[in-house]
Amino acid sequence: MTRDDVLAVFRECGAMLEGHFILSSGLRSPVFLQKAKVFQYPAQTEKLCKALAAKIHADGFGDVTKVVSPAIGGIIPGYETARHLNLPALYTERVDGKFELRRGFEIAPDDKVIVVEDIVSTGLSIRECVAALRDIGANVVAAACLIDRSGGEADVGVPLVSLIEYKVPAYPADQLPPELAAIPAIKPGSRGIQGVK
Ligand SMILES: O=P(O)(O)OC[C@H]1O[C@H](OP(=O)(O)OP(=O)(O)O)[C@H](O)[C@@H]1O
Ligand SMILES: O=C(O)c1cc(=O)[nH]c(=O)[nH]1
Ligand SMILES: [Mg+2]
Repeated sequence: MTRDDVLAVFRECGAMLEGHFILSSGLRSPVFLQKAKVFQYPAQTEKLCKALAAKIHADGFGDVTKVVSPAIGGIIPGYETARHLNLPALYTERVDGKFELRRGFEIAPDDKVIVVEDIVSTGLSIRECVAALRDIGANVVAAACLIDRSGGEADVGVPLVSLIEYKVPAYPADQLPPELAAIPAIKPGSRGIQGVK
């Protein structure tokens, strides 16, 4: 898939949002890629993740043995990419804000893990996921995402395979351009929202 093909899928699914968004990192942006609107369509998700799996092979990580994704956004693309790599798909989820591998998922010392994420902005979520996996002894060799909106600038601590790069502006909350400050901010993602008690 070309860069234009990938962006066209996001546009056609209504996933390219404009407004004032609070990102997972706390940064603010006039653009939000609402991947969930793409992932509601299995055929579109398959196309993107099949292409990502091919890129993971092409970039030299075809010998990975497990896919792990940071919940919630990473779960569907992680599963679908794993399907095309013929690998198990696991995920980490936040417990009191910190990623943990739960649900009986196991990673062996000889497993080579790739973290598959939906969108990268600052790379913070991948770094947190990698740290949680390394804490339990996992060998994380790479990460992958559908869209890297840092345009290749984010450092996730391991090599990053992105299906495409798409640079989008993001600002600290106290440095907003006036046109953004004029719009009420919304936070679409799951980091920091209250869970079930
Ligand atoms: O590179 P970063 O700066 O970490 O930003 C990208 C992260 O933000 C989103 O997750 P979010 O925490 O908003 O929740 P979600 O997974 O439920 O969408 C997205 O799924 C990535 O995990
Ligand atoms: O940085 C984020 O939180 C983020 C940006 C984006 O465009 N899409 C998304 O799901 N998360
Ligand atoms: Mg996420």
